[in-house]
Amino acid sequence: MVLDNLGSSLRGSLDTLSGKSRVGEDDIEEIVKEIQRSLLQADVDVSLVMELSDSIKTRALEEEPPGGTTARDHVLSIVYEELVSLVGESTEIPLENQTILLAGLQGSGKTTTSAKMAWWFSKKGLRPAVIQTDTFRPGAYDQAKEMCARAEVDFYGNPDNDDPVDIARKGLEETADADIHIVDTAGRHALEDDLIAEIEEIESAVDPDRSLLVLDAAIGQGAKDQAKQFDESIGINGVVITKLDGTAKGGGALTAVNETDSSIAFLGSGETVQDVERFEPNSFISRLLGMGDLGQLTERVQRAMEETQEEEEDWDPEDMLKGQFTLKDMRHQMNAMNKMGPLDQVMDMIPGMGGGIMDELPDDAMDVTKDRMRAFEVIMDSMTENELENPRSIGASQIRRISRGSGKDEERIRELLQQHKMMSQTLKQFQGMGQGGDMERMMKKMQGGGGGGGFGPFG
Ligand SMILES: Nc1nc2c(ncn2[C@@H]2O[C@H](COP(=O)(O)OP(=O)(O)OP(=O)(O)O)[C@@H](O)[C@H]2O)c(=O)[nH]1
Repeated sequence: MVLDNLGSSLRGSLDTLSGKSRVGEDDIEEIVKEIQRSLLQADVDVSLVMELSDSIKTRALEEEPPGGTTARDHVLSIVYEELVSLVGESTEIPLENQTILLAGLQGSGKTTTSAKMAWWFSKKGLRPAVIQTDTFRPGAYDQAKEMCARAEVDFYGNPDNDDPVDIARKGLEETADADIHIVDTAGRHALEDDLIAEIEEIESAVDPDRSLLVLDAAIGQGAKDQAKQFDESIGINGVVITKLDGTAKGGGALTAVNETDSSIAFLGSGETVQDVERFEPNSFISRLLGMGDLGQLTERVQRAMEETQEEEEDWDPEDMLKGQFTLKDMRHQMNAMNKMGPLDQVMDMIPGMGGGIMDELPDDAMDVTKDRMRAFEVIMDSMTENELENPRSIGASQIRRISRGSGKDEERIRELLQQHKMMSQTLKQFQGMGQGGDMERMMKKMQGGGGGGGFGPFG
C-alpha cells in the first residue's frame, strides 16, 4: 500500500509530543522529515512533497490548537487534512447511464480493472457491460471474457475482428441494454504513435462520458509523461491505481493526478474481480496512518440511520446483538445499506473486519441488490406485524396470501425468507467473532450516535 511506512514512523514521532501542550519548531521539523521520507520513498514528486511539508509546518506553528486538544492531536489533524488535500477528492462517478473508456500502457491492469469496475457497478444495482477492444494482445479477449463471467456481467468482444474501432461501435450496439459501458483498450510497451492514434479513434467512436487512466502503482515518475500524453490525446478525467497489494509505492500515480489536473477514481488491490474499491480520500488517509476508518464510518452510519429512522421507532439494535434478528431488522439493514453502499464495503472499513472475514461468508449473504431490495420492500409491506417479528411463523398459506397481496411470486417470498435466514446466520458469525470487539462497538455507535466528529479515529 502507498506510503506503507508512514503510519508507524509518524506515530513514533508524534509520540514525542505526548504530554506537551505546545509544539516546538524542533518537534515539527522532526515530524515533517518523517513525512518527507515516506512520501519520497513512495515516489511522490519532490515539489509536491515540499509544498505539503511547508503547509504542515506553517499551520502547526501558527494555528492555535482548539481548546481541549493536545499538541499531538492538533498536529495529527493538520497532517491528516494536508494529506487528504494532497490526494484530492475522488473522481465523480455518478450511478447512472454512462460510457467509461480505460486507457493505459500494457500490463497496467486495464483488462482486470474493466471487469472489476463492472463488478463494482453491478453491486450498486446497475447493469454494466465490458467491451473488449484489445486486438493487440492475444489472450486479452479470453481473459476479459472469463473475468466478466466471474463478475457475472455482460461482455462483448470479437477475436475474429482486428479492427478495435469497429469492435467498439458494435459492442455499444450489442450491449445497448446495459446502463454502464466500460470500454477496455489495448496497451503497448511504451507510448507510441500508433497506440495514441488508435485510442483517439476509439474515443471519438464511443464518445465516453469519462476516460480513466489505469496506472500500475509501481510506475514511479514515468507516470508524469504518460499522463500528460494521454491527457492531451483523449482528456483524462480520473486515474485508477492498480496493484496496490504488491508495492509500497504509488506516489507516481499522485503525480499523474496532479499532471492531468484530475483525481483518483478507483483502487485495485488484487487479481480477482472483487479486489477493487472506490477511492475515498478520508478513508484512504486514515488507513495509511493506521487509524482505521471509524470516523468516516460513523458519519455514514449515522447519516443513514437518521434517514431511515421514520416509522421504525421500535427498532432496537440491542435485540439484534442478542440474536433476535427479525424481518424488521432486515428491512432496517437494507435501507441503511442502500444509503451506505454494499455491506461488504462497509465491513472492509472496520478495522479487523476486512477482506478475509468477508471471503469466508457465502457470496449471496450480502448480495441484496437494488431490484431485490425493492421487491422485498413490497413483500414486507404485505406482511402482518406478527409475521415481520416472527418470520418462522410464515408457512405455505401465509406465503400464498402475501404473494396475492404484494403481487410477487411465491418464489420471491421464499427467497426473501431465505435471505433473512442467511443474514441472520451471518450476524451470528459476527457476534461470535466480535466479543466486545469491533462489531459490537459499531452497533453501539449505530444506536447511540456518539462520536461523529471529523477526527473520531484519533481519540
Ligand atoms: N496483484 C495484482 N495484480 C493485478 C492487479 N491488477 C491487474 N493485475 C495483474 O496484472 C497483469 C496485467 O493486467 P491486465 O489487466 O492484463 O493488464 P492490461 O493493462 O489489460 O494489459 P494489456 O491488455 O496487455 O494492455 C495481470 O496478470 C493481472 O492479473 C492488482 O490490482 N493486483
